[in-house]
Amino acid sequence: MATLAADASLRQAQQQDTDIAVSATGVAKTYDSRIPFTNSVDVLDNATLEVKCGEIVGIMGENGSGKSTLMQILAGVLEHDAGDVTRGGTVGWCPQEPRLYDRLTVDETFELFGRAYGMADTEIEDARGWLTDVLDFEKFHDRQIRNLSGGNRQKMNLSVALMHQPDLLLLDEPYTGFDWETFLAFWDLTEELRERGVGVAIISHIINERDRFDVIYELHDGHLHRQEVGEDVAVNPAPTADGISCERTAAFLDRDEAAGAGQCAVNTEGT
Ligand SMILES: Nc1ncnc2c1ncn2[C@@H]1O[C@H](COP(=O)(O)OP(=O)(O)OP(=O)(O)O)[C@@H](O)[C@H]1O
Repeated sequence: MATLAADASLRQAQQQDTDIAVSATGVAKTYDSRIPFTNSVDVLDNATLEVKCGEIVGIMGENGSGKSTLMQILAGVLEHDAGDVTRGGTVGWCPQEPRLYDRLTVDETFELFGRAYGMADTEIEDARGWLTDVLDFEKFHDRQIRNLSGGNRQKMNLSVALMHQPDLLLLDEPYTGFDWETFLAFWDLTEELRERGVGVAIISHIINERDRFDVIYELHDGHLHRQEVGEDVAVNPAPTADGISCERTAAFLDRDEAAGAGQCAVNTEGT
């Protein structure tokens, strides 16, 4: 009987583990100054956050509060000084600054990143067709990145983060330069990914979007303050409502490392 109870509790614990796309506990980060007589920058102090599979989480906070730093740590591309970060599967990360290759065309960019992710040719082609259709930039397929408009470059950047269908999506102000139709298409796509079990974290400055999130973390003085959406909590400090304008790009983690940790159940049917 005791064994059955222990088995049940183990199964429950394992079930709970597989629900987590990423968790961060007690994370601290200071940028040390390499220049004499200049100060180091304390950014994160005991920051704790959780993104479940099938959840859309917003990360807000004033300029310079440390949102991009936190997201880089969650993505695994920046070292942290203290605390733990656990990822439940593969990661797609859209950093704030563009990291694409200007001389490659859209098609070549899909091919380059697809191969880096270890995707088969047919998977790359399917992803290219899916994302250029949903984000409406298929007619630029043979245009070099440097000759794309800012909004279309942003679509490419977002596509690179999405194309390998990661279990966790980390988006740092992902809709820079999007027109209204693309902005709505972005949110339709995000909802679709949520339904498939992807955990999504989005850095956003747009206060009107708050209802689109399941949970919002407000970053202030290095700490994360969690708010369930619907809670009547004053936002402190007030986010800057800078409209639909931001920046973003795409990169990828070491696929083997991320794939080895894969646990989220992602339904990829129909893509
Ligand atoms: N590589 C670095 N070296 C030193 N300081 C840095 C570095 N990167 C960021 N910082 C500093 O860390 C703090 C947090 O920066 P971060 O980019 O994470 O903020 P943010 O909340 O994303 O800002 P924004 O809303 O303007 O994009 C800022 O004071 C910034 O100047």
